[in-house]
Amino acid sequence: MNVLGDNPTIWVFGYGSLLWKPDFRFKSKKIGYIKDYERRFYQGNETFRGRPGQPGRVANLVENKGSQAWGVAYEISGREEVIKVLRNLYTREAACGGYVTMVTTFYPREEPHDRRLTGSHRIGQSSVTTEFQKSGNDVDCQFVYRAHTDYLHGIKRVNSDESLDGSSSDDDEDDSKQQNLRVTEILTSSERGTEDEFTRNVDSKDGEGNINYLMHYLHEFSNIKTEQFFMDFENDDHSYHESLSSTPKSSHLHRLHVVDSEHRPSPFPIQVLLYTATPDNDLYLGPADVSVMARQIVSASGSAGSNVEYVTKTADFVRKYIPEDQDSHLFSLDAKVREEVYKQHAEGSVRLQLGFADLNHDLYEMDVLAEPVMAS
Ligand SMILES: N[C@@H](CCC(=O)N[C@@H](CS)C(=O)NCC(=O)O)C(=O)O
Repeated sequence: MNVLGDNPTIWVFGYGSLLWKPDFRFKSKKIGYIKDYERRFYQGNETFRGRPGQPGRVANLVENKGSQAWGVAYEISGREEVIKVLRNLYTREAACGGYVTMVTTFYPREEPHDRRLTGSHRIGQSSVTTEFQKSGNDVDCQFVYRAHTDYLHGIKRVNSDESLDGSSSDDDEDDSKQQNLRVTEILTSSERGTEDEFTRNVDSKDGEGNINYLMHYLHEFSNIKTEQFFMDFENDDHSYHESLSSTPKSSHLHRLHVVDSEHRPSPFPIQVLLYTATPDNDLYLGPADVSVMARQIVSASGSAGSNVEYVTKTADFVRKYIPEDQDSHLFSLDAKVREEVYKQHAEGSVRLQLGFADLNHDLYEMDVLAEPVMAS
């Protein structure tokens, strides 16, 4: 019996390492929350972030009526992809992590267009980061498309078929929009380039390094109700692209759907799969004083890296992408871990391999390898 159906779609909710390390392909992702749970670091781990006898602490969810746990819901679709992801997560979460599976309701965050929308979507080996910033009556919409051997064909407006070469549709109704949207410039630069070295060249293609396309265009949202932009990306080898949106007409079309906030449909709740740890599993460590937990974390590392990295990258992701998430447990633990790292570094008991000389730099960006210095 084909329980999954021919073309299933599932959504997986991540709130710990799955926030910054979803090691599976996904079609789209949404930031939002689930109700009546909160994130805690009560689950022990003796594989990825700890060792037998010296467990690290990883994220789990505890029930608390009325609270919210924020995170990211990932959309995975297609029979092959869904089976692959379920197998991957069973191994990573259940077999190695002692987690159990749960299904609950996820509430996507509303994304009004006039707020900074920052997100990186992984498309195969490329990624698109979109940022919107309202400036007065205009919205400066920036796409940064980081490509590897991809090149950009151009941007077309779906409802007016206006291509970059200025040929516009004969549909008078769109005239009001024509004046509002003007592509001011399309910039590209090599990965090694700097902002100043941007050149204007849409069809540039560099088979070697990465290419950044930075397109600035301004349009007054007040006159535009719904705008869909397709960006055609073509891989050299026509390999499969993941789509940015839910229903691509073609695997090479990526849709950014931008609507005026007054007309944006409120996002619908989604049933998500998630993995959490309950007190009845052997690895469960449960609550402890934040200093005790911090010391445990600083002294633990496993096959995936230091437990410090796990905590600080989770906190950094939440700070950067989920400002609504005021998780005092996470942030107090993150602060105590950083304090403990510096203290033990000063005492010489923890070796830090810092990516930056500047100690005030964000720990996450320092690729801290806070592993205990083995007693000589
Ligand atoms: N299920 C949580 C926690 C996931 C998690 O941390 N799982 C551990 C398994 S113990 C893991 O995969 N760690 C990989 C790593 O630490 O890099 C989430 O949604 O983020």
